[in-house]
Amino acid sequence: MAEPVITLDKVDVNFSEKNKSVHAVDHVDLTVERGDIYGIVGYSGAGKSTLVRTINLLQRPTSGKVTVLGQDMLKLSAADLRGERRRIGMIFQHFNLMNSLTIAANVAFPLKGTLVKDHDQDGKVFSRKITKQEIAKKVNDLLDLVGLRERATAYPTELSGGQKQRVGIARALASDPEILISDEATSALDPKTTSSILALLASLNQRLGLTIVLITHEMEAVKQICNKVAVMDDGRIIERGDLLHIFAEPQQQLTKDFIDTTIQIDEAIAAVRDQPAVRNLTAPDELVRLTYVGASTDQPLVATLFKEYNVTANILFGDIQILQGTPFGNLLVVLSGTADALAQAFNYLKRSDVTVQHLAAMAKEDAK
Ligand SMILES: Nc1ncnc2c1ncn2[C@@H]1O[C@H](COP(=O)(O)OP(=O)(O)OP(=O)(O)O)[C@@H](O)[C@H]1O
Repeated sequence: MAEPVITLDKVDVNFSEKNKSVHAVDHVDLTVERGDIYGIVGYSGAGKSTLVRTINLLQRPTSGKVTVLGQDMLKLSAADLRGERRRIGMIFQHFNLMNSLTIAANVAFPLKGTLVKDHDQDGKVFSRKITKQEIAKKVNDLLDLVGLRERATAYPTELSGGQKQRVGIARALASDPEILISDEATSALDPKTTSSILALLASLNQRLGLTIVLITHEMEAVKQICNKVAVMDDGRIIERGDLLHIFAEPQQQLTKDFIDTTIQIDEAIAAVRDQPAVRNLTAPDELVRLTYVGASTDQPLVATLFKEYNVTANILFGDIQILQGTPFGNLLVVLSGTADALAQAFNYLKRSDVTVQHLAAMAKEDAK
C-alpha cells in the first residue's frame, strides 16, 4: 500500500481581523501519498494557499492535526520543525528570488551552514558544516537538473519568467526535500512556459521520487501532470479523487466547470449552436454532448449507433485528450433517428459509460 506522506486531519484555519472573521480552511481532511502529484484546484480565495501552508506550518491551524513524513508537526520543538521544513520544498508564483545575488548564489543560499554527515578515519560518523566546494558542486548539479547550468553567473533580472521559476525549483530542491509544494508556480507564465515547467515537475517526480502538491486555479495544469485532484471552494474540499475518475464522473458543478475550461467546451457549444445543423433541428433529433474516459473509446461508437440502432451521429465538435495515458473524449453531435431508436441509443451509450448531456433541451429551458 502507498505510504501517506502528508495527512491533514480536520484542519481549520480562522482569521479574525477587526470585527470580521474568515474561516479560510474549514475542517479539511487530506491524505497525500508518496509519489503523488496532488493537484488542489479552486478559485482565488478558496483557501488553497492557506491550506498548503499548514503542511509546513507556515500557517498554524486553528485546530486539527498535521502529520508530515510521520511527524506530528504541531508537537515538534522549534529546532525540530526547522529540520522538518527542510524536507518540504516550496515554489511560488512570483519566484521570491534575491535580485542582488546571481542565480548560483540564490540556489546556494539555503545550503549555507547546513550540516552534512561525514566519518572519521575509524569510520565514526559525525556532523560538520558543508564546505564551499560541496556547495558549489551541489549548486552545479541542481542547475544542471533544471537546465540552467550555463546561466549560473546571471542575475534573476536577466532571466525569463520560466528560467526564474527553474531557479526557484533548484533552490527548493537544495535541501533534498521529499515533498515539493507548488503554490501557483506557473500562474505568471505563458502557456508554453507553463507546460515546460510542469513537464520539469513531472520529471522530478519520476526521477527523484518527489511527492508534489500543486495548487492552481487552472485545471489545465492539473490535467497535464497530476494523478490526483481535490477541488476547493470556500475553505472546503468539495470533491477529490484520482484524476481520471474525477474527469470521468465529476459530481459537483464547480468540478464540471473546471474540467470544461480545459476543453473550451462553452465556446464550442456556442459556435455549434450557430450552425445550420443545429439551428434547423427538429424533434426528436437532438444536439448532445458525449463524454467518455478510457474504455468506451475502444468501441466504434458512431458506427454502432448507426448499425445497431439506426441513429446517425453528425459530429460538430470533437476533442480527445490523453490523461494519464487514457483518452478523455468530448463530442458535440446531432443524433438523428426515430424517438424509439434514439431512446435505445441513449441506453446503449449509458451502458457504454458514455455520459450524455442533452444540449438542445437545455437551450429550450434557457429560452423559457
Ligand atoms: N493572513 C490572513 N489574514 C486574514 N485573512 C486571510 C489571510 N490569509 C488569507 N486570508 C483570507 O483567507 C481566505 C483564503 O485565502 P487563500 O489565499 O488561502 O486563498 P487561495 O485559494 O489561495 O486564493 P489565491 O489564489 O487568491 O491566493 C481569503 O478570504 C483570504 O482573504
